[in-house]
Amino acid sequence: MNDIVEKPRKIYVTRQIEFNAAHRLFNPELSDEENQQLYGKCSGKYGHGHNYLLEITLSGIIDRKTGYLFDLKELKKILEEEIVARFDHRHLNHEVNELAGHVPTTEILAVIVWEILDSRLKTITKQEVSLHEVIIHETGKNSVTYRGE
Ligand SMILES: Nc1nc2c(c(=O)[nH]1)N=C([C@H](O)[C@H](O)COP(=O)(O)OP(=O)(O)OP(=O)(O)O)CN2
Ligand SMILES: [Zn+2]
Repeated sequence: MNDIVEKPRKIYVTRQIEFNAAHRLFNPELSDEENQQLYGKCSGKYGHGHNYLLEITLSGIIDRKTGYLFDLKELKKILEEEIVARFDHRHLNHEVNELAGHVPTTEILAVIVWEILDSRLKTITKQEVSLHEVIIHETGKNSVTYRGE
């Protein structure tokens, strides 16, 4: 039985969060016609909205004392502070500093979410835990995965 926590085992925990946001796929370095050709209806002048669903996965070794890799209540709090507070009910082209100068595609969003969470987790002294994966579902059919590479 003790073998369960005595042997260092790599394990993964995942927490989902949601936020709603508006965006417009538009590259200001291109003409209106080029944007229309590239992004179609997603480049519409007034933007459109999504209910984003994120899956954030941490990896590391189970703590012998707690039996946790990382307390999911604590992860929930971090995600509310770092992600929901920053992105929920925002217009991604205009209201999020980290996205300034970028076309707010799901790929760009996934990398920015990674950078934000990776920095925050590095302030926590539990070195056995690291960010493993960020998945963002932009629609029920479209999703992007980033693993920090
Ligand atoms: N590689 C990417 N392609 C697209 C992205 C993206 O972020 N990365 N984003 C979009 C748009 O944001 C768009 O709003 C997605 O819309 P759409 O493809 O129409 O979404 P659905 O899956 O819900 O559409 P169906 O019409 O039901 O297929 C576009 N491309
Ligand atoms: Zn969109």
